[in-house]
Amino acid sequence: MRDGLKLDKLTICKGADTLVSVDTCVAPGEVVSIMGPSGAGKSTLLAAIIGTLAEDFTLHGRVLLGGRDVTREPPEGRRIGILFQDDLLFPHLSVAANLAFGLRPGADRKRLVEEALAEVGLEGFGPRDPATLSGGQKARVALMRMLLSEPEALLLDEPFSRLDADRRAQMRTLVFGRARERGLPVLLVTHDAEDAQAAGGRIIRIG
Ligand SMILES: Nc1ncnc2c1ncn2[C@@H]1O[C@H](COP(=O)(O)OP(=O)(O)OP(=O)(O)O)[C@@H](O)[C@H]1O
Repeated sequence: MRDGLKLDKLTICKGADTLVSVDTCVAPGEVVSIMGPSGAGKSTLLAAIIGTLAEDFTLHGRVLLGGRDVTREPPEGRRIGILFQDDLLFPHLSVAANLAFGLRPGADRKRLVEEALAEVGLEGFGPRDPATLSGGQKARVALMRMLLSEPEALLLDEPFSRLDADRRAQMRTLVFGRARERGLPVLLVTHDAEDAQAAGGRIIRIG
């Protein structure tokens, strides 16, 4: 994607108060960290970008994805992947069915699911019930599910914070590497200076 993710004077207000105002462009393959105190509006900013902002807020400015204005598009029309700290897998679906959930129609489901599992060291886990996975394993499946949906940008809301140091480093390498390979712009909300440093790029401080 050539133009990346542009937040054009994107401003979120609650009544007369401005909660967050950001004016920036995240280039394809670039990871920009968002840091700020609790309650500063980091998660609310991500909600505005994916189109799920609560009605208590008003939004000004624009979100442009690959040069396309998506500000008023419904969330499913935006093709933005998001990963949360406590991302839940669908409990009634197997690991493989969770991974296949976001695949485009006509995709080679079996091959893509197997490749995704192999990529995160979970070969043979396809038939498993997600409840039988560790936290780190669930996080890897959630990450691959997001990537398989072929998003045009990634938003990560503290996705590594429940993982131990080794897993955290592995997940960062995987997700940042994928983003670079595919030229995806990434916004990473984190409280952790190490995450921001590993992202190697700019930090936007809010609040
Ligand atoms: N649906 C909502 N309706 C009204 N106010 C909300 C809503 N969601 C969040 N808020 C308020 O908006 C502010 C920003 O919340 P947000 O969750 O974006 O902060 P944050 O920076 O992500 O915090 P944390 O680091 O603790 O996750 C807070 O004051 C919060 O109480």
